[in-house]
Amino acid sequence: MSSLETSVSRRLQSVKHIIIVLSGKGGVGKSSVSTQLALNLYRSTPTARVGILDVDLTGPSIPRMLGLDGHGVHQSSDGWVPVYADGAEARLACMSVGFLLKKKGDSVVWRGPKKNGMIRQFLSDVRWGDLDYLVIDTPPGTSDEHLSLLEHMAPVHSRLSSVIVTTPQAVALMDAMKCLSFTRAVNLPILGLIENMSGYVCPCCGEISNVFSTGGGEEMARREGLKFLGSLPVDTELVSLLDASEVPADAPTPEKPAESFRLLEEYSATPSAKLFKHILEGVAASLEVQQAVESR
Ligand SMILES: Nc1ncnc2c1ncn2[C@@H]1O[C@H](COP(=O)(O)OP(=O)(O)OP(=O)(O)O)[C@@H](O)[C@H]1O
Ligand code: SF4
Repeated sequence: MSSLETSVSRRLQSVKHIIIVLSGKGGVGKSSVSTQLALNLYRSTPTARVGILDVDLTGPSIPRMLGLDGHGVHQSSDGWVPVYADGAEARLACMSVGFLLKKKGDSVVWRGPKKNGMIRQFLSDVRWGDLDYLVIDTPPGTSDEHLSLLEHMAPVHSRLSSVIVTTPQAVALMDAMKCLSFTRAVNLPILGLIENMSGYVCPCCGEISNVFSTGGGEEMARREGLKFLGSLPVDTELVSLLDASEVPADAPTPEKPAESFRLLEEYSATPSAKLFKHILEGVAASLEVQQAVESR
């Protein structure tokens, strides 16, 4: 084993499941689905420990969605300490390139080798500790970042799986098909497909109307023999939580952790939270099947 593989194995040895979230097209809601998946897994039991790693290097949005914008990474003698979105409870850990940027809105303009180096560092240096789930938010498409990620995680391949996010429109579905062929080419198990922005939740009465086409993701899943995990409509209550960035006055430290809990406190009242319960059941069922196959 190379020294990198040894470090990745050591860092991820106590992580039970690693779920990579993919989308063919940009802007279909991959980061919001990653955030909701992490949040729902975190809430699935009072002791669940969850990590979320944002490797969308050029557009890191997980810190903003978790209300952690403005936080920095704490370097300990044993590697990078993630930022905890639930403060002192320390069960919802987050790491993102967004924590390394000098100020909010700065962009990362890096060539391939530097991006690859960052991914290596995320996988080999972050002190995740024991985790039940690590959710990884990736850039749209299937780029060098995806290949680096999978290559470096080869020692833990048996614990990897993926979720594909698409919107119902034909262009997004075509790109989701490319994503699917990528997962097949690299032998990455797929837990299922989620159709995001499928219909619109009326903020007045809660009724879901199908303003644009819907059902394209479900149809693709059926055709390709994938599990359809469920649909999520355009939800204005969710956006107001995800897009409301709360910048804390002081950067947190392990002794004085993050204290912006708005998403954690208010998410369960959104229409998306109710619909995500069904998606989570599907994810849990697929993980069980995957585990049974692996243990044969
Ligand atoms: N179901 C939804 N209802 C309403 N708004 C949503 C929904 N899903 C995502 N959004 C919003 O759409 C925007 C894009 O979502 P998000 O950043 O999750 O997409 P992405 O696929 O990760 O984008 P990128 O290509 O930049 O990685 C965000 O403002 C997000 O809050
Ligand atoms: S009934 Fe129709 S128009 Fe009236 S609030 Fe609900 S969705 Fe909007």
